Amino acid sequence: MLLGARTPRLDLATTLLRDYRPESFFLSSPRGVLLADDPGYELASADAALAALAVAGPDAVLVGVLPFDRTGPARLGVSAAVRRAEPAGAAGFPRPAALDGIRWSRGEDNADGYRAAVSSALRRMAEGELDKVVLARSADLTADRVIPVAGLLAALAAGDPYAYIYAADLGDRTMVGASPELLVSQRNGTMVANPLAGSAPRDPHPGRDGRNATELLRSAKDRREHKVVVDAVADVLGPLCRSLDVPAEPELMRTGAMWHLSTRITGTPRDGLTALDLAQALHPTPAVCGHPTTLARAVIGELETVDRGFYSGMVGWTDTRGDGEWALAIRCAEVKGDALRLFAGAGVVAESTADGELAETEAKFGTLLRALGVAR
Ligand SMILES: C=C(O[C@H]1C=CC=C(C(=O)O)[C@@H]1O)C(=O)O
Repeated sequence: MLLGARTPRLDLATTLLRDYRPESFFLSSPRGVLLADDPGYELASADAALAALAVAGPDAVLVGVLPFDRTGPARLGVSAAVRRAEPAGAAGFPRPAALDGIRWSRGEDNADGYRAAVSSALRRMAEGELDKVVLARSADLTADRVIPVAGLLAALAAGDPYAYIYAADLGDRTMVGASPELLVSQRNGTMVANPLAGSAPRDPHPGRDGRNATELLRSAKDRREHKVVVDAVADVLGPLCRSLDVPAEPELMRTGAMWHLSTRITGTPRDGLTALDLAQALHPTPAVCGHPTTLARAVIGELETVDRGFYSGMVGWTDTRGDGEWALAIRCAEVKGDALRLFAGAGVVAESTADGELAETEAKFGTLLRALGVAR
């Protein structure tokens, strides 16, 4: 399935990856690859970007990233210079050599502060009201040279060809990631949302890996954490769709580093809604924030020591027909010169432990660490 129907010519996925430049926007999804050579990123809100798209030519595409904080400035652009390709598929992207030989040192990683924040959140939960809150942390790495962003993007693409692999220019730094989570997509009148929540690490040993997966599928804690997200997503989408199908049971989904509980919700959106409208209505879901949303956001503001910025926001595109894809901007890093900041969060529910959620964030860092060659 292609990203859009108007494309006059298709490039190869590997060509688009090779043509990525620091000023570009790149997104590879299971449905196709998109490269906007230089989208400008001058539009700071979804409304401004949708207004610009409405008066642009038929081939224009709105691309970019929106931050976790809905009131913060976005990095969006509308561009007609967008190239697309079929998904790289099972053949995948070739593993680049660009990161070979780099030596990394790990700096501040907020581990103690993170444990303390989870413990405080658990006390708040015991007092009632708060069902779930996603708490995030960051970890800093320094390379012995300027980090080749295109090489990192290529390594992420080679590691997880079915993920949402993205790179966006944030001005003084670049955001790069491999997200497993589709917030929402719309194509030819069909909407798909694929909330994830509930996680276990992958294990290089096949027996242990299988056990991690089965235990996750059976875990009452993870199923509850997952259901909070599915219910919230279905509540938002219900009034926006003419029909909505919400499977009763979650499935397993895997990335190179993690197992997740996954529910694929499909529907027919009401007329006139763009993919970005749907994404805006959903954001922030309890996969990155919590439940109840307003309380969870306040607890995040109070307890988190990390400035989320664009981490746990959304990344994607929307075209002039309203079709598009928006993924959660997770499993990512911000890169500036020789410095790289990793971000990861984990859903805290009453059954959580501080050590357990810390370990989960560490496992989630694994997506980037594996691409960098720092972890298996
Ligand atoms: C917030 C993140 O993951 C979310 C997506 C999948 C599973 C999650 C979890 O089990 O906590 C999180 O909700 C992250 O990777 O930083």
